[in-house]
Amino acid sequence: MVCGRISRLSVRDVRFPTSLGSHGSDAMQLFQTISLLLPPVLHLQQLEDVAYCIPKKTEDKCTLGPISHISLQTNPLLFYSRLMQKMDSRGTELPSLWEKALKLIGPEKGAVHLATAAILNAVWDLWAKQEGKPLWKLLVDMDPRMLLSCIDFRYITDVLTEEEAYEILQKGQVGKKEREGQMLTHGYPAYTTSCAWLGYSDDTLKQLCTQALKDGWTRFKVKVGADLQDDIRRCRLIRNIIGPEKILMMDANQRWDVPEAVEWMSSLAEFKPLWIEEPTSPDDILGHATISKALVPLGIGVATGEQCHNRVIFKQLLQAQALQFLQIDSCRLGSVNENLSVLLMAKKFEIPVCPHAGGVGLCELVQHLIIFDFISVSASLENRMCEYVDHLHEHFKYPVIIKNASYMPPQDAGYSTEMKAGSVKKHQYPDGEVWKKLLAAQGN
Ligand SMILES: C[C@H](O)[C@@H](O)[C@@H](O)[C@H](O)C(=O)O
Ligand SMILES: [Mg+2]
Repeated sequence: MVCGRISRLSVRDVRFPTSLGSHGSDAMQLFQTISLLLPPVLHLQQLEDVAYCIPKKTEDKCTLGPISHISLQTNPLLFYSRLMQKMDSRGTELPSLWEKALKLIGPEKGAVHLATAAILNAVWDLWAKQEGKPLWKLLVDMDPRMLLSCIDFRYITDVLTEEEAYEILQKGQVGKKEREGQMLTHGYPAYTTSCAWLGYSDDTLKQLCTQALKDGWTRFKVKVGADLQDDIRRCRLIRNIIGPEKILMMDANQRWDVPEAVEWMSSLAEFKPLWIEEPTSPDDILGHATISKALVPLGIGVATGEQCHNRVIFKQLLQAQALQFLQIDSCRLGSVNENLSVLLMAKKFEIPVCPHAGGVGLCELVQHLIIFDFISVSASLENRMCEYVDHLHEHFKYPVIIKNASYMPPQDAGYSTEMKAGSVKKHQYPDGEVWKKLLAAQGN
């Protein structure tokens, strides 16, 4: 039982100079420092009942707004809705988490949605910690009705009603124990993006792919989209190293217009990619559908999702048959709550979920969601795999465990969000030790 009142939350801006090694580089961000809005630290005061304060954003940090006694267990959706500045079920406007004006930066997208997701991720971490379970296990053990009470079905009932979601979860109860055992023994299959960031030299790419094969990796993702001749050379290099049987995906990070995407992928089809990721703008649902249809004869699927604002975009991508692989992101969507609705919609359309994890801490969080998905929702591993990037895990208290190119289910209680205090201190921007040195060297 989660007991206590969130008396305060503190936010930290932590950044890692990944651009120094071109880690995370892609066709849209050649030099990229990976930063993150860490899930805020929630400070609890013990109380007999659950009470959560709706923090009010002031100039530079969240301080407490009016205390609203919402029990997360008995009314998780109300808690979610209050954070999401929604009406309640009776249509009365709820006091918003954020200043009214901020409501215009949305709804359910952009900075406010990301910040709200961060707060909710922290609350789910707290909930799982207080139950003494890793988040995936908290969700797996949760009664279907309770899971549904965490989901906002607004705007998606034309494709997924609450009753349909309940039926999916009920079906997912069958064989759950065996699937949980399978995860604990074999883990969840992963693919690596860490061998072929766009800024890596051919030598680096060769060395990393060769080592990854030795480490048991069989699925690889390569960055494309900046220069076609470069792409042809690098994709040929990788294909020659990994051989024709291993799985290769490509990621263009929204670089192309629709006709350009089809043309470009026709030139890369000889390397037999399983999917092209983010071939165009993540907002262009019909554009993805056009690309997807055009690539069918080439046997190339479309994957997208890492920058899709919310469940409504995913709904339309599914309705328009605009993707063959759906990539949820643990920090972009409205936390576990909104990811649950997307997992259930993907199951309804029988589209495999292959989560995005190409950012600091994203592997740590999303592994929980996809393990829950296999055990309780999709019950399938066919065409499914979770992204893995081999960067920055040393900064986390509960880093991912990869064995035989698979995510082993976390055993520590919580959502694996906690970063080591020393790492936060050193990488806090701009006054952490790492940034003081770098900024001084740049003459700032
Ligand atoms: C900016 C980031 O590193 C992206 O390149 C990364 O998330 C990438 O799209 C991925 O799929 O991992
Ligand atoms: Mg990507």
